[in-house]
Amino acid sequence: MHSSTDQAGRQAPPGLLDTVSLEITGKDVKELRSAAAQIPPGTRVNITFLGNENMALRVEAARVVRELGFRPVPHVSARRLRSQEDLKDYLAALAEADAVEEIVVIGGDPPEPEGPFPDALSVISTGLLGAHGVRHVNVAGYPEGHPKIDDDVLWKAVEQKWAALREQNLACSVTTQFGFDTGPVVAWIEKLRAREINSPIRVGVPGPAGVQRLLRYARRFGVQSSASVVQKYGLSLTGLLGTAGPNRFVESLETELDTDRHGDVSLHFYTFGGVRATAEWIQNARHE
Ligand SMILES: NC(=O)C1=CN([C@@H]2O[C@H](COP(=O)(O)OP(=O)(O)OC[C@H]3O[C@@H](n4cnc5c(N)ncnc54)[C@H](O)[C@@H]3O)[C@@H](O)[C@H]2O)C=CC1
Ligand SMILES: Nc1nc(=O)c2c([nH]1)NC[C@@H]1CN(c3ccc(C(=O)N[C@@H](CCC(=O)O)C(=O)O)cc3)CN21
Repeated sequence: MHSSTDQAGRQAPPGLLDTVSLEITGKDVKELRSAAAQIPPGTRVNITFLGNENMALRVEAARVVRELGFRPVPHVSARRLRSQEDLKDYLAALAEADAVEEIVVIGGDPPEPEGPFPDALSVISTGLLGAHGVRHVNVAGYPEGHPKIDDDVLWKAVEQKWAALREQNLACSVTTQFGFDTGPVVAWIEKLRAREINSPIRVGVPGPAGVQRLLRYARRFGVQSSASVVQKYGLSLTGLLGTAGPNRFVESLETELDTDRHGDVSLHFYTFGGVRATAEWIQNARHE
């Protein structure tokens, strides 16, 4: 899977697999440590903001990610913050752990906000991010839409977040929800570019994992997993005990993307409890 010019003279993206990012939860740090030698130094490692993990665990995970020579990208979930103090304390603790330079700001799943921040924009608009040393903010993208949020609301939110970050001189990237089908991803990238949002895009993809686990997460997050989609991906519904990696997804994306039209696009791996398996999959895919 190397970048090359194909017969049509189309420039495939240089190394969709060259600079990938990973996503872990606070609990995955132990496995990250033991798999560290298989992950290139400087790799971005996102730390998901789960409802069942606390601030201390997230901050400690970010600290370890930095210690291991990677770039921590901690998540801030707007709707899970109880107060402005909560946000300040979290940012200050991340700064202390040398883990505040790049973050993700996300709305979050609680149906009602647990504090004063209903969405990512309200966190960005506090001005607290830059003041605590944040330089780069990732926002979410949904190539297949979101089960609870209308498409026009999502697009407006991306535009507003992008504009607010520019105004504050903060760099912006867009990280997408994982999926099994490249069709909606490419179409969505084209819509984003048509809005003249030229930020780097990290396309979310699951690391190799058991079929049942992947389908469970897909259902939980409203990700398309129809029979035809999962078949194309290489998931066998009859072999529920099997494991599936994103081989075909990545190959399709490499064929369908064109740097001139689609800009800076890389891959973001949701490891779903399989940090080592994901690191090994990436290593192997790079050498194919
Ligand atoms: N892609 C990912 O990896 C993750 C996604 N999420 C999802 O983030 C969603 C939205 O976050 P962003 O894209 O950052 O949007 P956002 O924070 O920019 O908000 C966009 C619009 O959607 C509304 N909204 C946000 N969360 C909502 C919710 N849970 N229920 C109903 N309306 C909501 C907001 O009020 C706003 O109008 C959350 O609902 C959650 O499903 C959460 C964690 C990780
Ligand atoms: N709408 C939405 N909300 C999210 O919270 C979310 C997404 N989308 N998209 C994908 C990311 C990645 N997410 C996750 C969520 C849970 C684990 C996880 O490891 N959870 C369990 C592990 C065991 C299990 O699944 O049985 C845990 O220990 O909490 C990993 C990534 C959450 N994320």
